[in-house]
Amino acid sequence: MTAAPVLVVAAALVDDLAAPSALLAARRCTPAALAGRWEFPGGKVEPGEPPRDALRREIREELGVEIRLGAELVGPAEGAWPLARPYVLRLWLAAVVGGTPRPLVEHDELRWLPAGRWHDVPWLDADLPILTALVGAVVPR
Ligand SMILES: Nc1nc2c([nH]c(=O)n2[C@H]2C[C@H](O)[C@@H](COP(=O)(O)OP(=O)(O)OP(=O)(O)O)O2)c(=O)[nH]1
Repeated sequence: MTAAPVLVVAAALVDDLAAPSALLAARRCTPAALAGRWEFPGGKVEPGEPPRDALRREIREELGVEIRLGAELVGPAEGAWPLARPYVLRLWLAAVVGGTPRPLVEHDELRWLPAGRWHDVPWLDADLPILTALVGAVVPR
């Protein structure tokens, strides 16, 4: 039997929602199997919690900032992006509206990747197709 999907929500934090240039990547320090790989900050949705509320909560907990959500990057699996089972990811563009992001939990480094350099860190494997779709969706060519 296949386990039910577990929804993870994450933010593609950009410097400017109207004209994204820099993207914030977060380096995981836990668990050991994922340590050193980079990801979109976010986390699991709690039972009964609206996904957008979960995302604002996770970003507050992980980075200590308030965000404004932009468009969702809709994935191929009922709107979500497949991760390692049982996880699936929904991703929204977002901008910081209060505070300065800091790696408070789960991450040991944050980096603003400039335009054209969004692939320059070792992302989690499952994030690579998502990142490619994101580049195609938001970066002017
Ligand atoms: N946040 C996040 N998780 C991702 C990404 N890509 C990816 O494969 N994952 C995986 C890593 C984890 O195995 C899984 C769940 O994410 P998480 O560990 O951030 O969830 P969480 O903050 O709620 O974790 P916890 O408090 O329960 O420990 O999703 C991504 O870009 N962002």
